[in-house]
Amino acid sequence: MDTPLIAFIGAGNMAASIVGGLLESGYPAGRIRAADPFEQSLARIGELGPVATGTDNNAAVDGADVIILAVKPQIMGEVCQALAPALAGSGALVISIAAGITIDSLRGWLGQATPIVRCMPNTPALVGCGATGLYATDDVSEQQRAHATQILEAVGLVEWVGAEIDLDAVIAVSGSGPAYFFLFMEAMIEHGERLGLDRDTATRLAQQTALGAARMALENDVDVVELRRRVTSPGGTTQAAIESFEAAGLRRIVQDAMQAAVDRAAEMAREMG
Ligand SMILES: NC(=O)C1=CN([C@@H]2O[C@H](COP(=O)(O)OP(=O)(O)OC[C@H]3O[C@@H](n4cnc5c(N)ncnc54)[C@H](OP(=O)(O)O)[C@@H]3O)[C@@H](O)[C@H]2O)C=CC1
Ligand SMILES: O=C(O)[C@@H]1CCC=N1
Repeated sequence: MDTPLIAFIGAGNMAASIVGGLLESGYPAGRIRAADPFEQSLARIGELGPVATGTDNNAAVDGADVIILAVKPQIMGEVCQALAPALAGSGALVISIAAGITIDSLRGWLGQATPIVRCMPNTPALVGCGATGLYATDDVSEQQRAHATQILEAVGLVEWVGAEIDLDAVIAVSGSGPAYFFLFMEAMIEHGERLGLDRDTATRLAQQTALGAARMALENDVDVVELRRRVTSPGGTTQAAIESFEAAGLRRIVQDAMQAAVDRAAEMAREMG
């Protein structure tokens, strides 16, 4: 596999996660550029490895094979319109990681002939445990799809979806998902403290439990319902806790939260498209 020259436009949290993961996987720093007006973001990316950084988006995309648009959805239109002349006719693949920005909008700003992959990664990319859903239009070549797979696979799991709308479901499951688990851990740590543990001990126990549960779910050929049953001794402590969750409507709470993420993605597409 060749090593496409990648230009990140926007060097914030998500770009840093992907760059960090790419470097960790052995991707050559000399094939990565990052542009951002915020010097502090560039410095943070620079600390990850010797990637080329600068404040000029047009300079960053010059000669690049893959452009990764990693700015906030709110400024995507402005950023794309400013890049359009530099990208016109270049044939470079544009990968957008923005939530709620449709391919129609991106083409409207960048030009109808631009090959575009829309994807939804997540921040665990930073530790090589990302999960990314991708969607490409028909005019994206096989080699460009392979480049998108190569880049995102360097930082974790890659799942191509068959329709652009499926990316909203990906947002609800894995794009926003890390925050759900962090919130759950936060609540466990807080209450562990109230129950008498010191914060560091409660934190270490919650962290290791999350890791252990995730690894069991991944590495066992047993579904999560059965894994849960195996922790739940009849009449024991886990049963008491699970019954409390169910009585409080945990499944509905999760469903409502995921639907709120999907609804917000649709709303963002209307507001920013
Ligand atoms: N965070 C996450 O978990 C995920 C985020 N995403 C998507 O990734 C994208 C980026 O999110 P995130 O990394 O969290 O956001 P950040 O705000 O951390 O990063 C965006 C970066 O873009 C910079 N920027 C602002 N204006 C420009 C410009 N004109 N040209 C180049 N860079 C510019 C910002 O600088 P400044 O701070 O100075 O404005 C900032 O450093 C969003 O579209 C989001 O939807 C997708 C999946 C997961
Ligand atoms: O919260 C957001 O809008 C972005 C997209 C998914 C995760 N973070």
